[in-house]
This record gives sequence, C-alpha cells and structure tokens, in this order.
Amino acid sequence: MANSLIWGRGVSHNMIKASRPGRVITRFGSQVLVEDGDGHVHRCTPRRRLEHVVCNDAVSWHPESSGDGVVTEVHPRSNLLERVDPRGQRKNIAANVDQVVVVTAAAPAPSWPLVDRYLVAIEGMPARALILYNKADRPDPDPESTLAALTGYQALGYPVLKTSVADGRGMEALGDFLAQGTSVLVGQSGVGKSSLIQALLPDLDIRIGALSELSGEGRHTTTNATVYRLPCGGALIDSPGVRDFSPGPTPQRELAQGFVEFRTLAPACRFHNCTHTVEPGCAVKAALEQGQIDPRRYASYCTLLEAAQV
Ligand SMILES: Nc1nc2c(ncn2[C@@H]2O[C@H](COP(=O)(O)OP(=O)(O)OP(=O)(O)O)[C@@H](O)[C@H]2O)c(=O)[nH]1
Ligand SMILES: [Zn+2]
Repeated sequence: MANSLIWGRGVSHNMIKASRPGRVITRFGSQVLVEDGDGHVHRCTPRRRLEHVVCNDAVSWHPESSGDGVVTEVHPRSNLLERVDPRGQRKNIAANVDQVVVVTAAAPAPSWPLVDRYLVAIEGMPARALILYNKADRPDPDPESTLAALTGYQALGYPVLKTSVADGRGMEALGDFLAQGTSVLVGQSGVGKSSLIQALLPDLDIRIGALSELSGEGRHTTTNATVYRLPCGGALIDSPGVRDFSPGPTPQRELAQGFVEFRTLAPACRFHNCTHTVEPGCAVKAALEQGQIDPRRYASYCTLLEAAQV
C-alpha cells in the first residue's frame, strides 16, 4: 500500500515535469501565456536565458505544482517580425509569421511606395503577402492608378483582394486566405485594419478580457502582440504595434532581393554587386528600358536605395 502511494506520487511528479509543446499567445512583463495542444492557456515564466521569447514562439514548457508553468525551450523560428522604435532601436514583435496582409483602401489615398516597402520587408522575412484593397464600396479618387498598381502586383505573383467591411464583399475570400496560416494585418492609419479585425473576430473584446484575467494584469495584455485563433481557420497576430508596423531601413544588398522582378535579372548584371542604377551592363536597367519592369516599381526601388543602410 505504502509502495503504491509512493509509486503514484512519483508518476504524477514525472508527468508534471515532462515537457510539452506549446505556443506563446502573448507576453506580459516577464511572463507569457502559453497555449497547449488542447487549446488550454497557461501562465508561464520563461527560464532565465529565454527572456527573448516573443508572441507566437513555439516552445516546450511544463507545469509546476505552484500552478504556473515554466518555458524550458524556444524552438527555432521561421522568421521574426521586428519594429523600429522612434529611437531607431529594433524591437521584436512576433515570430513564425506565415502571411502578411498589406491593407490599402479607397481612402485614405493608397501610398504604393509604402506598399513596395512592406513587400521588401515581407520578402526578406520571408512570408506570403496579400495586397488588400479595402473600402471597395467607396469611390476611388484615382481609379486608373489603383488599377495599374493592383494589376502590376498581380502580374508579379502577389494575390490581390478587394474587400468592404461595410457591404461584406471579399470577406469570405479573405477568410480563405487567412485560413492558410498565421497572419498579421499592416497598413496606413485609417484604411480599416481595426474594422477588418472586428469583422473577423467579433468576440475580440471578450477574448482580450479573458486573456487579461489569465495574466492577472488587467488590460495590459491588449498592448502586447497577441495570437488569436480565427473562426475561419488560421490565426491572427494583433496589437496596436503590429498594425502600425513600419519596416526599418533595409540593408542595401537585401533591397534588390525584395523586388521579385529583379531576382532573375540581377545575376546577368556585369557587376555582382550592381546597384542597378549607374552601372554599365545592368540587366535590370536594360529590362526597364525595354518596358519589362514597371517604372513605378523601379522608382520605389531608387527611393528605398537612397534610404538604405550601406
Ligand atoms: N465605407 C467603408 N468604410 C470603412 C470600411 N472599413 C473601415 N471603414 C471606416 O474607415 C474608418 C477607419 O477604419 P479603422 O478600422 O479605424 O482603420 P484602421 O486602419 O484601424 O486605422 P487606425 O486605427 O488609425 O490604424 C472608420 O470610420 C471605419 O468605419 C469599409 O470597408 N468601407
Ligand atoms: Zn544591375
């Protein structure tokens, strides 16, 4: 009898210590919320050398008898979404982002150079991009430019979708895209990111409330990047910082890689470190002169090159 009791205790202790797979839902202070394979969320403290753990990291963790758990390992990341703060410091936002939805709209007027800048960052991560044109229910002040830009992106292989939160068009197709993985929505202020997220996650406030309660930190959780499972399938990472994500300056050598139409041409340039601007024998400029590259995209490249890190 005594033996079986000791045996019983030993088994449950081992079970508690056995590491389990999980996903970091959000961070708050020095702690994280980890979702296990059954969808249950546990408050955990990362081991000391794992302080860098971020939203959507795949981790190993185990529960402790105190109730909270311990994150023991952060698995290799497929990518990392970084933000550059006003002082120029890079801050990690979230890991393992499969897809980035670049939201534009009929109003405010689309900034296509900004879309190009996002695409460079997305290509560098790498992640799949979707270009969304929201508020399609409203008249476009410059329909010709919009059509030219959107068909241009499609020709480069980027999926393009028109949506309206107001009349619901395109929302099902957006759900189908989001179902393919873990996504973030980015874009200029006022294009409708909050409205889209509210439509995709109608119970967002309730979920934020539940997570805040679990963290024991009141409304603190809402300011940190958080992963939400979507009813349409897939997951969405959101926070004010994610929505306002603006990519920092790109290293010069990575910039040309971010323009997908340059990739097959660049190896044919005379100089291996060609900037595709002033060099003789540049295959990119030759393609531009022959009308095979969109001059608008090339102008974006030149603007980004001026701001690029050497
Ligand atoms: N007509 C129309 N209006 C929309 C649509 N989507 C959003 N809006 C409106 O556009 C305005 C801005 O929408 P938000 O969702 O706050 O935009 P946001 O991108 O989150 O903006 P920030 O919070 O500033 O980053 C609001 O008045 C919305 O009601 C749409 O599809 N059609
Ligand atoms: Zn070149």
